[in-house]
Amino acid sequence: MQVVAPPSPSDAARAGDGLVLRDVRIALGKAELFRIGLTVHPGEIATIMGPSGRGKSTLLAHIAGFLDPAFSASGEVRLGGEDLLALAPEERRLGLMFQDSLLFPHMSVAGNLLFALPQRIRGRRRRRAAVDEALADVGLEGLGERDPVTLSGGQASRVALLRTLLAEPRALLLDEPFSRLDRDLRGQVRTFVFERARSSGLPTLLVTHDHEDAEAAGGPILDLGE
Ligand SMILES: Nc1ncnc2c1ncn2[C@@H]1O[C@H](COP(=O)(O)OP(=O)(O)OP(=O)(O)O)[C@@H](O)[C@H]1O
Repeated sequence: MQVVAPPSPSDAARAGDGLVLRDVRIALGKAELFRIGLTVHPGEIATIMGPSGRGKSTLLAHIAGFLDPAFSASGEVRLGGEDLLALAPEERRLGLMFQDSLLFPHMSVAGNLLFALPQRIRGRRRRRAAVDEALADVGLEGLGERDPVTLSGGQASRVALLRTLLAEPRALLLDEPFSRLDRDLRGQVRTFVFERARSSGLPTLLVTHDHEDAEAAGGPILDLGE
């Protein structure tokens, strides 16, 4: 397993349109949780590993802009050469996926996806056609009217990823997205999510404690250790 050293300034410059973490330090009170550097190139899936409580989710929360005030953070996070931390959280345009699919239960599957679709796609019919096409594209043709609670775990994961991608994010942050799935399904959904993440051409940061996830991701692995 490869453990990644902090990127050098030249690495950061080359990864102009990737996600670059430089000397990111997160502390809880006076205790430092970790200090890391990592470059995630477009179309690459980098993995942050470590046991429960090590601070993996906290790192994603920091990047996305919802770090709990109990923590403090320093260092640089750049996306496409831009200082991400200087942007308001809602301007960062990051696609998040968690271990729960977190689909809105009061909306149909199509409603969840329409909500994510950018406003520049106009017209009710055109918007609905875009959603139906996206569903068909992931093998969920005709499920638009379904209530999300009636979906299987694997179907819900696909819809959650679709929703994330339809919003046209600039990077993907995946926090243990397969951990609620049983073993057989886990492999299938993992293949599906990783293929989509790579073909989207976005830099993807995956948080997991599962070695198989990390190996399958195929990108750099940063192990936060014990
Ligand atoms: N609001 C908070 N105040 C104080 N401590 C917190 C708070 N939120 C989280 N922690 C602690 O910070 C540490 C990091 O939590 P975090 O959820 O990032 O870990 P993790 O590596 O993602 O773990 P898991 O795999 O279980 O999700 C944990 O020890 C957790 O108990």
